[in-house]
Amino acid sequence: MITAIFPAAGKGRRMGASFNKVFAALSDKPILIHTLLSFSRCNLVDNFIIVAAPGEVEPVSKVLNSLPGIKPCKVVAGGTERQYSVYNGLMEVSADTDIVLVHDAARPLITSGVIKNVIDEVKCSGAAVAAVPVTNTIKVIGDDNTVVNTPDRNKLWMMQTPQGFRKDLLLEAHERARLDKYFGTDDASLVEHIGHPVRVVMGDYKNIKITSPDDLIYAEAVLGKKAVSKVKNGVSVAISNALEEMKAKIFKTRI
Ligand SMILES: Nc1ccn([C@@H]2O[C@H](COP(=O)(O)OP(=O)(O)OP(=O)(O)O)[C@@H](O)[C@H]2O)c(=O)n1
Ligand SMILES: C[C@](O)(CO)[C@H](O)COP(=O)(O)O
Repeated sequence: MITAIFPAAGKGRRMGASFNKVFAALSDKPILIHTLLSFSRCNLVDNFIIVAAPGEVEPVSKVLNSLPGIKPCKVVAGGTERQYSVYNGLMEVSADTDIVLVHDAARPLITSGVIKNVIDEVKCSGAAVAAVPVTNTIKVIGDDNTVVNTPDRNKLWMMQTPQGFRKDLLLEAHERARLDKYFGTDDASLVEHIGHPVRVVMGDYKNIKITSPDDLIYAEAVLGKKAVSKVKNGVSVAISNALEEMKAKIFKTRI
C-alpha cells in the first residue's frame, strides 16, 4: 500500500498573500486541488494524507471529501515547520502502508511519470527523490560575498518532491531527527542523517514549487490548454464552486 503525505500547512510568506498560498487560485482552481487531482490520476497511490494548518483542518476536510475526481483524504493538523508537519502526517499513516511519498502541496504541476519514477526506485532501494540537474553555474560564497569555489555542475541537482521512502525508514529518520534536534529542508536530508543512501531519479523542470507570484504566472502558462479542456467536461465547475466555498470558510476573517 502506498500513502502520499501532502504538507500544506505553510504560511506562504514569500507569496505575499494574506492567506496560505496553497489555496490561491491557479487557472481555474486552488493550487492544492491541482496537486491532489494530479495524484488522483496516478493509480499507483492508494491513500492521501493532507497536513493543513490547525485552523484549516475542518473546512479543508469538508471541501476535499466532497470534490469529484479526488481520492478520499485524511486531513490532519501540521506544525510550525515543514518537518513537523510531515511528522504529524506520518503519525497517521495506516499500518498496511509500506511506502510513503511526501509531496509539497505547493507543487501542482507534478505528473504521473515522475511519481512512477520515484515509486519504482523506492521499491528497489528504499529511498528516492525526484530532482533535476542544475542549469546554471553555482558558486559557494563566503561571508564577504567573495566566491569561495565553483562546484562541478555535473554533480549538482535541484531537489523536488515527491520524495519516497519505505515507511519504516522514514519513521526512523524522523524519530532520530527529533532526538538529535536535526533539521533538514527536505525529508531526504533526514534519511541521509541516519546514513541510508538516497537515490535521485529524474523529476521535471516544470514541477516547480509555487513560492512567489512569478511562479503562478509560469504555472498558468504551463497549464494553459489543460485548464480549458477540463472546463469542458464539467469537473471544473464543481471545483470552482468548492474553491469559493473554501475561500469563504477559511478566509472570511482574513481577506
Ligand atoms: N510549517 C509548515 C511549512 C510548510 N509546509 C508546507 O511545505 C510545503 C513547502 O513549503 P514552502 O514552499 O516553504 O511553503 P511556505 O512555508 O508556505 O512558504 P514560505 O516559506 O514562503 O512562508 C508547502 O506545501 C507548505 O504548505 C507545511 O506543511 N508546514
Ligand atoms: C522539500 C523541498 O521542496 C525540496 O526542494 C523544499 O526544500 C521545501 O521548500 P523550502 O522552500 O525549502 O521550505
